[in-house]
Amino acid sequence: MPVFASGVCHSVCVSEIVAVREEEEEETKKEEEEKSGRDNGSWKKIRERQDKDRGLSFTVSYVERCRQHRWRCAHVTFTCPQVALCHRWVNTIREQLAAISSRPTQLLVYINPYGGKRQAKRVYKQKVAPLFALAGIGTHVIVTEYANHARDHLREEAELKKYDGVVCVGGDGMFSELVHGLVWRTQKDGGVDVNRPEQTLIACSLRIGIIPAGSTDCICFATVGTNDPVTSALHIIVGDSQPMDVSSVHHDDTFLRYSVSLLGYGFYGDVLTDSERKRWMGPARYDLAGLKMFLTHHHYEGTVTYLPAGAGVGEPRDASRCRSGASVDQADSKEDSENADAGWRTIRGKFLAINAASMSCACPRSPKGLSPAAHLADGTADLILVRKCSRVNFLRHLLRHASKDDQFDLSFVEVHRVRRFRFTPRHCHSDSDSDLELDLLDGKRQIFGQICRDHPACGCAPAFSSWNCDGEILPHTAIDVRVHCQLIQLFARGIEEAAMFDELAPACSA
Ligand SMILES: CCCCCCCCCCCCC/C=C/[C@@H](O)[C@H](CO)NC(=O)CCCCCCCCCCCCCCC
Ligand SMILES: Nc1ncnc2c1ncn2[C@@H]1O[C@H](COP(=O)(O)OP(=O)(O)OP(=O)(O)O)[C@@H](O)[C@H]1O
Ligand SMILES: [Ca+2]
Repeated sequence: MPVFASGVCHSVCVSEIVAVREEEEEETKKEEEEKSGRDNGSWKKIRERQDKDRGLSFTVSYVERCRQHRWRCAHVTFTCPQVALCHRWVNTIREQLAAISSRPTQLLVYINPYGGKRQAKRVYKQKVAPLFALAGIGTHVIVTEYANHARDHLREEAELKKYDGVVCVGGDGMFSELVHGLVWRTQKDGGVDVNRPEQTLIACSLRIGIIPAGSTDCICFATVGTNDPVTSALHIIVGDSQPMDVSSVHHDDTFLRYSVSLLGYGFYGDVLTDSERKRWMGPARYDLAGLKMFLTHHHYEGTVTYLPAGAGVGEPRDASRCRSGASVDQADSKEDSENADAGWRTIRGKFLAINAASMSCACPRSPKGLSPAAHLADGTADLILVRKCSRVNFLRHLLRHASKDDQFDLSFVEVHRVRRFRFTPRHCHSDSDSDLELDLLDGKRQIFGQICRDHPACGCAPAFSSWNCDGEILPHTAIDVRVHCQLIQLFARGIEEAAMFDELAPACSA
């Protein structure tokens, strides 16, 4: 839509218009304010201007790109020679916006007041609600009162038909609540038994929006390119869609949880366990727990079996990155994993960390992520095995997450692109070579684990870590994981190529 405003040419893509309004509407608001006695004396001046300009101008609010993948809502005012022309412009733009069926008009919003730096309520009220109002989006807002409030509300109560999407204001844990609520509800409605790992799950139709207000916010960062509430709100308003893989985690025939970002055993499991005791510290808890667990340097023994992803989905060490509209992130890259059962491979060993990343897990701590070439929606996860090594070598691996160097280019690290994997821990107290699979004795497992943790003098390190599943501790260590291709949809478009921003970025104020 190239039009002239004050002699300057502005080209605004209709799909990126947030709202359009006649200036007269603004003046009427002022008039109402005056009548209700809230205005303080500037009225005379406004009145004079109004008489001259009434109905002759309209303002378009639109998406403007700033640096580092940030979006801002910018405004441009156009003046028209005749009132009728002004009306036609406004009505035509409104009609075009209304015709974009992907835009939400009603949203269900959950705010976690205790996530991250505990700013979620303020962030929503000050930065997001005004934008939704400007775009004419109706909202039903629920401030959560306890953990799993949002999940249970979605499972049992929410009238989902009334909404075009659900939004969480919080971190990865809140996002996980929404995923669990929506996936559960969708499977229940479709008669799917979620306890069977082999079941094909039904994709969720409602999109999820994330307004970042947590501690890691890696799902927002890896799907938008930045953790910024205004940018995320604008992606919701323009009705973006980004499909995403979801991994289901089972223990035998019992469903445990879904994972969208990281499933981590060893280092990241221990970091999470330790950091949960330090929740009062906010996001810094992870750094302190990370340092502590780096110094502790525990390794864990076990067996990993996995089903390689096969051809057509690239490799974890490709130089390419998952970017907006990337061709690999299409449903046609799905492979029937059931036909590939013969391809299972097994690795036994002692590991500092076993990480499965269904997407890059990029976040401010590591802008390229745990697995930089992982894709959001290709039906695979990257399985990263960090074998027992010296502290110095592990530090080299960790440091590479925050530099340009390849964190996988180390002799003790291997990475495989997989569709499924299983893990079984090995008992620390078995002095024979037999693999005692501890999931048979879950109660004893926990007691032994605790003894080892509490009394390292027994000569062996703790036998078991825990799985960090998107920031939640799993109750079992023996797990069976399967990636479900594009099970959910987000209000996002993937990370746009940097060129989009570098060329266009104006001096946006923060
Ligand atoms: C020295 C710099 C090393 C930098 C290494 C940074 C690697 C960071 C990789 C982050 C990956 C995040 C994956 C996402 C997981 C989320 O589903 C989950 C829920 O939000 N977040 C975490 O579990 C939160 C996980 C947070 C983990 C933080 C680990 C910090 C390690 C610090 C090691 C310090 C060693 C210093 C030695 C002098
Ligand atoms: N009202 C509440 N009271 C207590 N806990 C809550 C409440 N609402 C949600 N939660 C829980 O708080 C946990 C953490 O929330 P959230 O993910 O928003 O922040 P975070 O853990 O700081 O960030 P991140 O997950 O990005 O690291 C979630 O597991 C969620 O289930
Ligand atoms: Ca993936």
